[in-house]
Amino acid sequence: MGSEYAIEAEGLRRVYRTRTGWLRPRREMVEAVRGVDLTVRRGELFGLLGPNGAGKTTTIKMLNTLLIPTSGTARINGFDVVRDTREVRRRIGYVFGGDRGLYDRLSGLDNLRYFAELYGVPARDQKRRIAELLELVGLTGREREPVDGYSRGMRQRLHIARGLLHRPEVLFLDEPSIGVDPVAARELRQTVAGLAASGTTVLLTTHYMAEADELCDRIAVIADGRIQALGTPAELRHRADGRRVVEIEAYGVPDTAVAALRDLPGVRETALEERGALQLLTVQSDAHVDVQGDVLRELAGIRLGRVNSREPTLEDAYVAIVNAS
Ligand SMILES: Nc1ncnc2c1ncn2[C@@H]1O[C@H](COP(=O)(O)OP(=O)(O)OP(=O)(O)O)[C@@H](O)[C@H]1O
Repeated sequence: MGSEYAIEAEGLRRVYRTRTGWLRPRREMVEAVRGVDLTVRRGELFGLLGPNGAGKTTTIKMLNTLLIPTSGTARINGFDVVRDTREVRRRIGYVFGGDRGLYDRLSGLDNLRYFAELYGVPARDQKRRIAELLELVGLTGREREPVDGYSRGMRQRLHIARGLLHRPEVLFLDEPSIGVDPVAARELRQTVAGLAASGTTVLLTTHYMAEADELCDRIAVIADGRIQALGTPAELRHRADGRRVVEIEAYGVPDTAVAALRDLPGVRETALEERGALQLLTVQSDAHVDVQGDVLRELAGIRLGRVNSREPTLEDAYVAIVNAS
């Protein structure tokens, strides 16, 4: 069955039914995904971004047949994820971030041999396929070492190789760079870009905006179970046109102060990010209003570090989209 799209979703919804409380258990419904429409072209590198609990993992799990949608439909290369589960599974790979799913005491090579067997890669193809993949993910020469000596970045690249053993046409990559150091993350990005260049469709979820900006052809921002914005990184960045950003390093900013900043004239968004003891306060304003003086007055008495005024980035556009949802 042919389709020009690798992934198509229409009105995709998922409701979880949970029990809460112990003494008097109550049934609760959580509508995790509330009607997602999406098309991803073949060979496209598509990013799914959103805050915690937005519904990204639930969406991916419906697309890769691990969860049945409550309503709506989805197709992978034309095959329906509910009716044609087997056809879909043959065509997809799933790689999730973190450390699970590898055998630590085995070498990288033996892990791949094991999974090749499990995924039914014909014996005569295994050797060549594994060598190709080790090359693709940059592990050639390290494949005989036990995985428990691998760095996180190496493990993650081995995960990707594992997910590609059966030559999937569509690869789901859920938070691949979580916990990976910046240098290894850069190598990982190169691997992912190489995959897409070789024709594999990639659906990537990430919390790292710079990663999405660099890699993705298009991005969907999902929040509260719905797609809030969809476009190329450049198109999304335009959402922050006409704005200016003041960035302030601070220690111990109370929520009340952040709320007060939001009410200042000209201020459009505020965001507070914890970086250990340090906090990074970001204030977006209309570009023609200089809010820095007012902001600093509002923060009087709070210990501050560097203050910096700059042009908005994709991350700022993302904050604006998520705050508006
Ligand atoms: N098995 C489950 N049972 C009940 N509720 C769930 C279940 N899985 C997820 N949820 C809820 O559904 C919503 C969406 O969760 P989901 O994991 O899809 O979000 P996410 O965007 O992947 O978040 P994160 O970035 O934190 O992984 C959240 O409110 C979450 O608490």
